[in-house]
Amino acid sequence: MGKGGQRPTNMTASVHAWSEVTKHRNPNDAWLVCNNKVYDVSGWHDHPGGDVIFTAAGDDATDTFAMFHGPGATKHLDQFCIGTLDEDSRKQYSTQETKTEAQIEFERGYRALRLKLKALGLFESSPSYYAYKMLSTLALAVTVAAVIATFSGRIWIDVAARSAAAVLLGIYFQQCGWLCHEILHHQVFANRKIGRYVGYFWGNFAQGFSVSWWMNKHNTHHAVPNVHATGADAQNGDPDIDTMPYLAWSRPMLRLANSGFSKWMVSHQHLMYFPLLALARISWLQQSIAYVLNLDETAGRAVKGAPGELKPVPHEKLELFLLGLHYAWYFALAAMHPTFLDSLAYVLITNIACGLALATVFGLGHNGMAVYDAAARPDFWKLQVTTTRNVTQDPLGFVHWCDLIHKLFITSFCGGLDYQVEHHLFPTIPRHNLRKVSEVTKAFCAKHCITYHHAGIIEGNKEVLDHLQDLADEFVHKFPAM
Ligand code: HEM
Repeated sequence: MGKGGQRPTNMTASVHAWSEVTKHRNPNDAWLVCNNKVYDVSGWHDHPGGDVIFTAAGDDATDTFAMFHGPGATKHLDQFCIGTLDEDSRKQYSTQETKTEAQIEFERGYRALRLKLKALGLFESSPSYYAYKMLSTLALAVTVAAVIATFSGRIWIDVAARSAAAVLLGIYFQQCGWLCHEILHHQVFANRKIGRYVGYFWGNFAQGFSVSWWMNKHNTHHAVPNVHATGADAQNGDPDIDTMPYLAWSRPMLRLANSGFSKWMVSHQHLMYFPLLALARISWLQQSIAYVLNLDETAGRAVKGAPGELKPVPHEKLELFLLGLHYAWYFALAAMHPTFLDSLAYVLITNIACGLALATVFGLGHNGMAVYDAAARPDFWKLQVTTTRNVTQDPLGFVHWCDLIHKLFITSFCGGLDYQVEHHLFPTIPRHNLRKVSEVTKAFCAKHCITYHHAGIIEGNKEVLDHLQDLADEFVHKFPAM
């Protein structure tokens, strides 16, 4: 068992064939490869990063390991080592898992590119950039509070000003989301502990999400973007495409539309996409609360593959306290409205504005791109690039204004996720450096004939809706009664 420390030392001398490694692919029997060494992490639910580790079971985790860990993590590897990988066995293994020369070349190049970007200082964050981002984001909240306090009457100008303030609060929540995202990817603070606590401020207090719930979900998404789990009890699927019974992103997902409600939703999914995005924040808040209060075993605390076992919430009391403070200030602003209906409108508008602003960007990043089955997913690099879309043009197509618009609007609105490909390949690179990284990445992908997809905001959303409609049409064709 891979709980660390109790393994006979001679096991590190064993040589394992690739075909053997791929057999150990579930949480209770999990082997993985890092830099040609084989590790047995079976049942290691105490892994500090959580059960995301099992997404790599039976696979090569070299690049995933490099992507997630700080320099201190390598010293923990030895206790799990059970031998080395027979490299030739991987080349000879004649299924889709065989690595071609081109793949090996790309992998080498990707690792060299990572070192080159490090040497260029592109992993370093700019304190002044993030100080500006944090202060300007807080200024949005202060402006909202001032507007609500000033325009407190019932005449049309008061109603219009408060509605605009509610939309602005939604955008403030979106901006907090981006900051929290960057902080928890360790783009901002080199010290991960400090980053975690600052993350609680922006996630729990400022925005209303549980940071631990979000990290579980988001790290898994990064490990296996647009990947279906191999089974209901597996720990190897992307939670971000786990959208049934509402939306199906692939043919296998269509088969999960069993109830009358789900069949209706899926057959109209291209029409329901934006209305569902509008409700996304409400769903995230509900899942966050269910997670920290332990109300729902499926809200990120249950260990798939080990039913019944619930993992503790890290810093549970702090999470609860900061969430309580969040709702206190949020509802204090609601109470400043003249009538109950005005307060209700404020709650609805802020949530809808934030849901649309955040989820549209998430959707642009991956929806409508390649979707893989966990058992047949490609290598790290191909998985990350082919499941991801960049937003690289301005919405109106004024190419000459592209640079300016990008700086002023798109990169702020998308929180740097307009460079989603670069973010997925190098998640710890700060937002302000992604533009430089994109030049190199684009050339690198072209050299290795890898599709590097980008589209404008409107074009990208059209791709998402077309993809949903194609699947809906296919579904209706099979079940004409829908
Ligand atoms: C034997 C293999 C592994 C060992 C010994 C290990 C060890 C650790 C340690 C010590 C940490 C905390 C320190 C740090 O963040 O650097 C950590 C965090 C983490 N690990 Fe692993 N890990 C392994 C494999 C994996 C794999 C395969 C994945 C992903 C598929 C993964 C994902 C993570 C994540 C997401 C974190 C949290 C990073 C954060 O705080 O943002 N680990 N791991």
